[in-house]
Amino acid sequence: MIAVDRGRYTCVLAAAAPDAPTVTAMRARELGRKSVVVGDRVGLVGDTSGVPGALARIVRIEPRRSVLRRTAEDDASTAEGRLERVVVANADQLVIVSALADPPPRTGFIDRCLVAAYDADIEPLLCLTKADLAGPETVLDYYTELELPYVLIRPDSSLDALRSLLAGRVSVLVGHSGVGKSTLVNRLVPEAERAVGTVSAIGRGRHTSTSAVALRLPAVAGLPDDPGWIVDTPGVRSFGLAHVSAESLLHGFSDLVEATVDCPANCSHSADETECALAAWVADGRADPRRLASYHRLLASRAGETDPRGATNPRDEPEHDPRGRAE
Ligand SMILES: Nc1nc2c(ncn2[C@@H]2O[C@H](COP(=O)(O)OP(=O)(O)OP(=O)(O)O)[C@@H](O)[C@H]2O)c(=O)[nH]1
Ligand SMILES: [Zn+2]
Repeated sequence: MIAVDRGRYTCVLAAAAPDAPTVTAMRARELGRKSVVVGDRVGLVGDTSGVPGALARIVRIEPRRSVLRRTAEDDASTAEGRLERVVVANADQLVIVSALADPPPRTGFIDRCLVAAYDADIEPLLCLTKADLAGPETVLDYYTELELPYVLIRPDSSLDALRSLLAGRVSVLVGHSGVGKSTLVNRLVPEAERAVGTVSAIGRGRHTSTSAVALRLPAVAGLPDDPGWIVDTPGVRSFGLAHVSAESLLHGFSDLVEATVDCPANCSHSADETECALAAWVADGRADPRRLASYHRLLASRAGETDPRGATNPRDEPEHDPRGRAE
């Protein structure tokens, strides 16, 4: 399933040619309350011809090999914090799009995405845009210990490196407003605008959609046979992490996790744990203190504390868009 708009699901048949018509479907009653999300592999019955006006029915959702989730907020004790949504099913890669300038990179946002990727069991890829405006050194320095894969994008640069990292996989793109995500999507899939327009037309004339849409990447000479798919997530500005356990949160910080073998039993690893081994780990220069500070901010945010130390870092302010819709 590649797009949904007001109860109408757009599907592509497995192994269909890239130019084959899409199939429009509705949910069958037997699905019960199970939600169908972009990326789901589904069983269809009825008219799957794809001719105008044809309507199929989704009768089955195949088991998902990965599930990318978000909550509206971080704090699970609030109603919003309990509102958990599946953003995309069966993705292989989370492409974190961040500008190097205008707007400046927000490592707090990137750290949050890394946790979401770990929780979803999908690979992260850092996509640094506007490389014509600033160098990547500061951002890359922050992630030295992680060996995070990354690509640099400038307006005139070839996208071959990115395309080869997207080939054969389903990649979800996330990023803040203004980072150049739409520009990138349009460069990767020049027909994207038209494809999205077609989908929206099914939903009675609405042309901008806030739900996720999967776009098939075009075949490019010299690259592998299957160019892959990207999933654009216009309504998802960030990931509330209320659904992520403290344990998974820590695993999003793979540069810190090793230190905690020396923590006392039941250590919460929060900033006020005096015996926590993380402080010594950072003091020994084995991880970046800014990463520990970021981890502590996320922990505090999940506990419902807006700001543990009274100092506000505008780059790492809580980021959520309550209007964002994942489905
Ligand atoms: N200098 C420079 N500007 C860029 C680059 N990519 C995009 N821009 C500009 O950045 C601005 C924002 O780009 P968009 O593609 O609209 O950003 P977006 O992330 O999709 O933001 P929304 O449309 O708000 O979701 C536009 O004015 C683009 O022309 C780049 O690589 N370098
Ligand atoms: Zn600890």
